[in-house]
Amino acid sequence: MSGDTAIATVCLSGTLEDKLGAAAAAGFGGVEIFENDLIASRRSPSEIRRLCADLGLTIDLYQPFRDFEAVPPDVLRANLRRARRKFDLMAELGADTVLVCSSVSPDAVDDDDDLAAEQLRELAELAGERGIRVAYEALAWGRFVNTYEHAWRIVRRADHPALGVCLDSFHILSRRSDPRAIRTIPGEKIFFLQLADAPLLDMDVLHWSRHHRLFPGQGAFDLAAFTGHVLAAGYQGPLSLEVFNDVFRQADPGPAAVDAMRSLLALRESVGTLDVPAAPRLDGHAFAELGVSGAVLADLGFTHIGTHRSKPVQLWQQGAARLLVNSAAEEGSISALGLVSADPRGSARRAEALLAPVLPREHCPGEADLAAVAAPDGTEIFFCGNDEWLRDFVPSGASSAGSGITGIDHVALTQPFDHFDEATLFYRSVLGLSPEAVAEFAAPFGLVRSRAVGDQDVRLTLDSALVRRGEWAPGVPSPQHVAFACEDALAVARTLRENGAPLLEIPGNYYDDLDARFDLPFAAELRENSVLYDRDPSGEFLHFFTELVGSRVFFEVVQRIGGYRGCGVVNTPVYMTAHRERRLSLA
Ligand SMILES: O=C(O)c1ccc(O)c(O)c1
Ligand SMILES: [Mg+2]
Repeated sequence: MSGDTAIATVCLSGTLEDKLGAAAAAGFGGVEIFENDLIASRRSPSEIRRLCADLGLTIDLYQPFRDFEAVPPDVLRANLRRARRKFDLMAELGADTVLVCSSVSPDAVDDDDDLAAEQLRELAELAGERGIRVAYEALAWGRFVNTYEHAWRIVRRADHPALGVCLDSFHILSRRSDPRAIRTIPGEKIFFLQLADAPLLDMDVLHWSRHHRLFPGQGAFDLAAFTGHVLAAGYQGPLSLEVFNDVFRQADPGPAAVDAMRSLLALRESVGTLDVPAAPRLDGHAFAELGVSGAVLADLGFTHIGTHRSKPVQLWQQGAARLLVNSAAEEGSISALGLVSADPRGSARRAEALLAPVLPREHCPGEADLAAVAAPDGTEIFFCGNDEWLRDFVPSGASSAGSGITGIDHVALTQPFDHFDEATLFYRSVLGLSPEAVAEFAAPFGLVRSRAVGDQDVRLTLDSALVRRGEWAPGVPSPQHVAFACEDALAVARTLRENGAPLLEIPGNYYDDLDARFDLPFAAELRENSVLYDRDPSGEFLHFFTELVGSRVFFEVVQRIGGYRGCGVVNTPVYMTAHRERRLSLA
């Protein structure tokens, strides 16, 4: 049934028991047992079979069986002997489908479809006698067979009821094969479907496959269209994840399996085989909650307009930008985000359906009952309707002119490097935000990967070191920031400097380079005010930064001109270096 879900044990970290336990706990119905996981296990195949049954898991596939077809007679004999042994094992395991991947062996004699078909037919005959099905998969780097069309031609030529194809989205989409022709394969000849996403990388396909696969929705492939073709062909088997990924291989298998399941739920929603409450429209940032001193916010032109009735929380506001200062929160960090939802309950229902942890409600009688969920890095996401939550704050009566900040433009949430892809999928699927392309750049303390998710009303940037940061680097964990919107960055920068706000100074070399690249009429003012600049076909961008105002947090002020869509990522190494130098000068 296409409602069934499965996951290959290779996706997860740990022993076979760890993997199976995590898959079952996340709600998977079946598994693909990877041979290496079985070989290394102390449990016999029949014990593994019992364990799976106890966990409510079916064993949907045993794999891989390599380098079988198109070989000389003596090699064929050895291969058939090897197959018999594995079929015995499968009988003990209770697995009825084996994956045979196309040969990469020098033993394969030549590109001879007739020979490959004849030998696979012999294998299928042996398998069929034991009630086993052979699913033939074209590896993208297979010696002679490396496209699904070719694998299907051979399977059709072999014409045996126990022989079909295994379609693996990675092998098909990495080679840019046209997946539409999948619709011409009879559904009952598609014996198995493996799903993996991936970032678009220009690299050797084997290395790409073995290290960089992702769960659907985390990469750049159109898995919804792909899966749609397979279902349209009449495929009846499970949707099974097969993701080789260096990070997932060492992640805690519990959360990794939940992340995997979330990817499948979102995929099933997008192909119309699962109903999930739709993502209500998000209309903007209601607030960001963080631990900073009120004095810094006053310097930035914010006013302390209210104090929470029952919690140690102050509300500071300027324009539509609202910050909650929580004296109980960890100093410096951004602990929560409030997003304006057209239907907060609906947002929460969707989040729950997509396995986001719902946070316990903590509110006193008469206070707003905001639904909230936890993002993968622990940031609390609150869904706010209208401004009813503001009534929980006793007004201070204070007001001030402000400095020209008009709202929150985006929030930059630094991710632990092993949560980056999970975070992308979370914000994409749970909140319905659109991910932009991944940018990577060399920052002073190592490579940084950055990805914006959102639209013009709600924008987040996810930044992450590519590998674990050394302890010597400042800001471990890396600082996060809130970026405010304004209409005239130069004017706001001038006002803030006059207020004595701790603005970050940008070195002259940056402006010399800017002068070389662009001939800007306001170049001198940028330099004078330490305002950075970017331009691309979507528009222009002016932005400046404060120094670190807590151990983990700083602010940015941005001005977008003409629909600029990005977040000035090109300038990130410059301000990161400036933050580093400022810290050294203070140390
Ligand atoms: O990388 C591999 O060898 C390999 C093995 C089995 C698969 O199903 C696959 O997609 C890749
Ligand atoms: Mg595969």
